[in-house]
This record gives sequence, structure tokens and C-alpha cells, in this order.
Amino acid sequence: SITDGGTSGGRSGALSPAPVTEELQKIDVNPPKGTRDFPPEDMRLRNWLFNNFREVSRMYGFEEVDYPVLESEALFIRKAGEEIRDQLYCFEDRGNRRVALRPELTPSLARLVIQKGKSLSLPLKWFAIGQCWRYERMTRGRRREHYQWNMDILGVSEVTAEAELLSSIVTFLKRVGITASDVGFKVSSRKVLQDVLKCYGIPENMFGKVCIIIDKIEKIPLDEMKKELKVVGVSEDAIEELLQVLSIKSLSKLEEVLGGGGEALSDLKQLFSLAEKFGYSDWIQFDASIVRGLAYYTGIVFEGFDRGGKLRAICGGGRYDHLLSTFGGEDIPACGFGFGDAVIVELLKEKKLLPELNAEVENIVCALDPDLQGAASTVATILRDKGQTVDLVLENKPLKWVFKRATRINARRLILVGTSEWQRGMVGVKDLSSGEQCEVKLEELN
Ligand SMILES: Nc1ccc(Br)nc1
Repeated sequence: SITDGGTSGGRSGALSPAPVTEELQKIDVNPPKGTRDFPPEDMRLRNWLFNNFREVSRMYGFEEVDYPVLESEALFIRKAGEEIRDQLYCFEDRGNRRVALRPELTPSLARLVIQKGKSLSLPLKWFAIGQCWRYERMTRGRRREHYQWNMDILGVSEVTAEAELLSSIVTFLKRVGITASDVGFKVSSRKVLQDVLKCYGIPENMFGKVCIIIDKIEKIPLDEMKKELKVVGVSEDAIEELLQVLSIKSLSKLEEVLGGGGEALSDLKQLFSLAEKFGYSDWIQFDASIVRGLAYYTGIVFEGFDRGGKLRAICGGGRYDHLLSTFGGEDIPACGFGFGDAVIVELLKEKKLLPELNAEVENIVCALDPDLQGAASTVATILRDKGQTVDLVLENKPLKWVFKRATRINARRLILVGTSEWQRGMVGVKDLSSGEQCEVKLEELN
């Protein structure tokens, strides 16, 4: 049985009985609800995914950053009725501070940029891969943590930044075998909504709230959405106009409705033109209904979706030019995206694109006699000093056991340290794929 061993002090190991002072109890060995362990085979897939995130980020000239998973709760308290706020994993720590497990990375980025202030030279191109949390009633049995890849550009007000970010996501998707037939991006601009709301005299400070309600357009009944909009002061006429505009799926139609002079249309036209130059036009489409569920977006917004319509959004992002000033900092134009580690894996599974990732090690080194364990340690060190990977057998085991382990860890070579060979300065080397076996002088082992 497993004891906590903690309060009674001392170690309860295999040789000494568990402390009898503690009630022996079996703990639940599963991870907390909504969280995951990453045993080796899952960790190999996670590392493969994150390495692709990192390689694309570096290819685009982005620098890696990270922040504490625990932040002040105040960083995430926005009054716009976002789901992310409703599901905040927050608590009071032993210092009576209100803290939260971060639900997203962007507010931490804003905090760090403000903290660094003038010492930072713009534009900033930062990326992070961080675990994010939400506390959701397990009734829905959904996960409470996921890892999010974020890329953000700060200091560029031009739509060239959003175009670059979309290019980086397309590059990542192509690297893992996803095509424009599998995934698309719905692109819009919150300035479309802003134009409509302005016409109806809706004050700027209502903008975030209205967007959050509209983001639920596919999640709640239309009447419910209309009711919520009315509650926050949007007139019936304005609601009807909003719904009309939200159904627009082409820039030409948008121009007809909004007229040609607004920023929304010029931003979107520039983005689609740049997409042509980047070569990812097939991946994107205008869809005015896309608003995204974060209150701080102010311009272009986008989300990646699977064209099969089975999965939740793959990624999402947009421009957030005023986030820093909400934290008391000087505003810096900014845009970025978040890309979760779960939906993409579901998509790769469905498309049979998951890579075969086996354990692998170059050498397994074994002493054929307990007196040669030191010699085997020397051989392992020689190989490791040459940059080779070595699994050193640490106990006196029969050869049958060694061969079984060599197969399980997918070793390429078996190095045997035997008495007679060692006396002649040699070791046995067996190639485990060809079966070829020979003796090699220690100084020639490589
Ligand atoms: N924001 C957030 C955090 C954690 C999960 Br799982 N999903 C969304």
C-alpha cells in the first residue's frame, strides 16, 4: 500500500516497514480531474508537437518567453462576461493574496512588457508554450488544463503583423501534414461591429461586452442572444442590423453594406492581398460572424477550424491594441494568437497524421560479471563523452533480461563487458538490427 510518509518523518523504503504511526491508506493514483499525466509515449508526442511549434516560431524570428503559471487574479478580472473569467481557477493563497492559475498567456505578456517598459526595443516578436487552466464543473467532463502555443507581435500597427502570424500557423500546419482542404481560417475585424455599433450610438465601453455576447452566436439560441444584447442596452434595430452584418461572408458584400471608406474594410482588403503574396489564400475566408470570445480584441480576429466541422476551434487570435492601457501601461499596438495542444492532436488522429514515435537509444551497456560493473560504467562514460546515448544496465541481470530490455528501449547496439575481453582491452559489440557481433578495442569504440 502507499503511505504519505510525510508527517511521520523518515523514508519508508522497500527495506524498512512503512511507519505504523500513519493510517495506511491507498491514495488515488490518477491525476486530478481534468488534468493529464504524460507518460513516456505521450511525452514523445507532446515533445514532437512542441518542437514543431518552436521550430516554426524560430523560423519566423520569434524569441521564446515564459511567465509563472500562477498570476495575480487581477490580471484576468475583466468585466465583459467572458467564459474565461467564469472559469477562472482562482484562490486565496496563505498570504491572503487573490491568485489564479493562468487561463491564457496574453495578460502575462502585457504585464511583462509594461514591467520592462522602455528597455524593450520594438517590434517585439515573442512566443511561448505554456500550460493554461480553467475550473469548469466536471459535469461537462472537459479538461481543466491544456498547453497553448502563443505568438505575439508588439509595436506593429499594420495588418502585416496579422498576415505574418497567419503565415506562421499555416507553416506549422503544413509541416505536420495538414492541408487547406483539412483546415481553414475564418477572418474578420471587430471594426466591422464597431462601425455598426457607432451608427447606433452604442458607447465604446460597451464594445467588449457586446462582442462576448455575439461570440456565443453558435452556442446559445438566437432569442437568448438578442435578450442579452438588449440587457446591455443594444436597441432592437441595432440588433437586427448586427445580425444582418454578421451573416456577411464576402468583402464585396461588406463593402456594399458598410461603404468603402472604413478601416475595417481597408484592413481586411490588405490582409487578403498579403495572404496572396504569402501564398495562403486557399486557407482563409472572410466571415463577419467571427468575433472571438476575448474582450480585448480591437481589430482583425481569426480562428482556425476543421473543414469537417467535427472539432472545436483549432486556434484563434487577433489584434489587441489597448490591452496594455487596461493595466495602466502605455498602449502598444499588438496582435497574437493561441493554439491549444488538444484539438490539433484530435485532428491529426482523425487524418492519420500522428507520427510513429518510439523510444530509442544508441547503446545498451552491460557487465557480464558483477565485478565488471565499474568497467561497464567506464565504457558508458566513454560513449557518453562522445555524445552517444547509453542505457547502462545497473544490476546483475541474465543476458535474456538484457536482450528483452534492449528490444523494449529500441537500442541499436549492445555493448558487452566480459572478463576475458576486458583483460585484452576489448569489449563485445552486437549490432541489434543486423545481429552482427565483433570485439572492439576500447580506444577504438565509437
Ligand atoms: N482558457 C482555457 C484554459 C484551459 C483549457 Br483546457 N481551456 C481553455
